[in-house]
Order: sequence, then structure tokens, then C-alpha cells
Amino acid sequence: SISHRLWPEIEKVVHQQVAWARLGLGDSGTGWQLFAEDGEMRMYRREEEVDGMVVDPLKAVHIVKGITGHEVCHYFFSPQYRYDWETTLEQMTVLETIADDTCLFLQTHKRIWPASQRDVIFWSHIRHLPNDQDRDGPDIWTVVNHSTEHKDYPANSGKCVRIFLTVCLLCQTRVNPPKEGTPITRDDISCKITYCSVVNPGGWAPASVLRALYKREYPKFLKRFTSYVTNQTKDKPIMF
Ligand SMILES: CCCCCc1ccc(-c2ccc(S(=O)(=O)CCO)cc2)cc1/C=C\c1ccccn1
Repeated sequence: SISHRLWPEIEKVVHQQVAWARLGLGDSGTGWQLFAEDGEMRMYRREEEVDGMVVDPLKAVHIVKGITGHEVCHYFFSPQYRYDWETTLEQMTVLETIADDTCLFLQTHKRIWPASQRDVIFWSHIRHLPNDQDRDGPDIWTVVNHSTEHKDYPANSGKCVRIFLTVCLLCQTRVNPPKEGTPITRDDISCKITYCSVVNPGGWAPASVLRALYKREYPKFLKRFTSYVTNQTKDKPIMF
């Protein structure tokens, strides 16, 4: 709701992240390294450090048949499905339901040896950016997750190191029009997914450990999540 204290930040970060996600990877001169590939999924990272900590930006592009951007964003945003697909999640709490399209989450992730356990507080916002009628622009659904503070959960006050992140899941649905007069089925649709993330691990963690973790975990996460959406939607009407 536009009266909420976070609303100005949400508007700013959502538009910034959508613009960022829609940018291609540019030519190889922009430092993006392809580090994982599986079928239609391509994962890129840039090696960046802040105060000696790895904060490698990640950008993944995936094309999945048979699902829509609305469905992908719905299952990514909605808290009730998260334990089904987020394997590294230990605990998720909805601290505040700000609006039906905006929630505040506290998540603790399983400890990954030898680093200490992490937690994160972030607002999550789902948004449909329909293409403007006069222009045949892309119809976009997006979810943006951006870390924030909460007075009742100060950083690094318990056993966990607080991390900071910005994540953007941007989806564009493609329809191959079926024969005149026949209904659109899941065989006629596909979704182009762009997943961007920048995670600051908070306290120090060895660069080699973090890069190995991300190399292992991100491909697993995107494949598992998209397979989950495919299974959840296959016998349901299409959510455009
Ligand atoms: C030593 C530091 C280890 C980092 C631990 C960690 C922190 C954060 C996160 C994380 C990853 C994706 C999101 S999200 O896209 O917003 C979806 C909602 O959950 C939020 C949080 C994960 C993980 C740990 C493992 C890990 C790292 C990449 C990918 C997958 N798992």
C-alpha cells in the first residue's frame, strides 16, 4: 500500500532492478563469465569484492516451456510454497504482510561449513508490468527481494551473521498462437526467466568457499524452483 514507510524505496528499487534485469549481458568486455549451463539455462557472474568480501553479481537466463511469468512469480513470491523449493532454508517468518503484493520476510539459511549461519530480512514485492497497449512491448511479471532492517531483529544479535541481498526475478511469457480458433494450451507457451542477485555475505567468509557455494547452489536452486513450478501447474488452468 502506497502509504507504507517502505513504499518509496520499493518503487525505486523495483524500477532499478527491472531495468538492470532487462539489460543484456553486453559484450564479453563487461566482465560477465558464464559459469554454469544446463539445457536452456545459462548462469553468469562477475567477480567483485567489497571490503575483501565476495559480492559477485549473478545473472541467470532460463527458458522454460509450459509455464507463464505470472505462475513463476506467484510461486516465487508466495510464502506458503517456499519450503517446498528453497532447499537451503532453515526458517522463514513473515514479519509483516504490507499489502497483497508486498511482504516482509525473515529467513535463516542452513549453515554452510566452514562459514557461520546466515539470516536475512528482506521485503518482497510482486509486480505485473503489462506492455503498453500502443507498443508491442514485453508483458513482464517480476518479484524483487531487497534486504531491509526491522527494529525487533537487530543484525548479528543472535547466532546468525546478517546478510544483505537484492534479487530480481523477471519473467516474460511467450505464446506461439495455436491454429485459429483453438484454445492456447501449455504446449503453446514458454517463459523467459531472468534471475539477478547480489548477495553480501555480511561477516567475512573465505572467497573460495563462497564462490564454490554459489557455483554449486545457484544452478541447483533455479533448476529445482522451475521444475517445482512446472509440476505445480501442469494439471491447472494457465495463469496468464
Ligand atoms: C557463507 C554465506 C552463505 C550464504 C548463505 C545464503 C544466504 C542467502 C541465500 C538466499 C538465496 C536466494 C534468496 S531468494 O532468491 O530471495 C529466494 C528466497 O529465499 C534468498 C536468500 C542463500 C544462502 C545459502 C545458499 C544458497 C546460495 C545461493 C543460492 C542458493 N542457496
